[in-house]
Amino acid sequence: MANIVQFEQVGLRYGSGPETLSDISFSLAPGAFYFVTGASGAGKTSLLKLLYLAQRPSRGVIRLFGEDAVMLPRHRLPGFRRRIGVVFQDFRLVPHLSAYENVALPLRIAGIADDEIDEPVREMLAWVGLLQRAGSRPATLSGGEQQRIAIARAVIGRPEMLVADEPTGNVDPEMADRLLHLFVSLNKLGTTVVVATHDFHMLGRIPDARMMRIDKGRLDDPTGALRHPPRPVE
Ligand SMILES: Nc1ncnc2c1ncn2[C@@H]1O[C@H](COP(=O)(O)OP(=O)(O)OP(=O)(O)O)[C@@H](O)[C@H]1O
Repeated sequence: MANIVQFEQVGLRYGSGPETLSDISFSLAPGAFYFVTGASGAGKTSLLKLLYLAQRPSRGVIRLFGEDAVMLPRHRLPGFRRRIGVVFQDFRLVPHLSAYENVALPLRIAGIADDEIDEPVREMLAWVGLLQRAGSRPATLSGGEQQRIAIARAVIGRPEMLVADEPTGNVDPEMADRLLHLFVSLNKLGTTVVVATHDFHMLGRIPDARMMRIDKGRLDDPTGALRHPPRPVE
């Protein structure tokens, strides 16, 4: 099957500063599991932003789901974004909605009928261990709880691609394992998963995962080939 994502010589510059990402070339196979690693400030979040179309590159080619994502007309962006589940580093929950409604949001946006929403939302809340907090607003949840709601929201619509930025940064090791298991389950259903992480433990948990390591804005293998098995990050 064709690659779900292809980057060719992509560069990203914020404003008039130096390039944050340079000469990034790689492709992602559908249904595979990827880790993006690298030191703080190396450009992991920036790479993910390009992947989920929050940022346009300054140069290069990005193909997503077989189409040119750089030249994509603005009105087609929402349709593309709906195919991608995103776990943001800062969660970005909707503050005036309950945990339940935050998780339900992708289904509501997709036009799923009310009576078909309750069961999957409860199931997902139970998965992340927060069914009893269904009615709580994000501000009343801990950082780790908000992160779990953000993950539930990202996966509930079974996106074609899941992009997660440090998704276990605020939870204990037991919950991190549980969340990782959730990603693996989704991956087994066919979702391509891309996780940026510093977490060594997490890297070792998925033997089939492939790894992209960014070093100062460049993929450390200039051919863009992906490594397996993962090697430790400094
Ligand atoms: N919106 C922005 N405007 C200007 N510079 C930015 C912006 N976002 C990121 N940068 C810069 O780009 C570089 C890479 O940042 P990025 O957040 O992608 O790194 P990271 O690898 O995800 O880091 P961390 O692991 O600390 O989250 C940093 O030098 C950062 O200061």
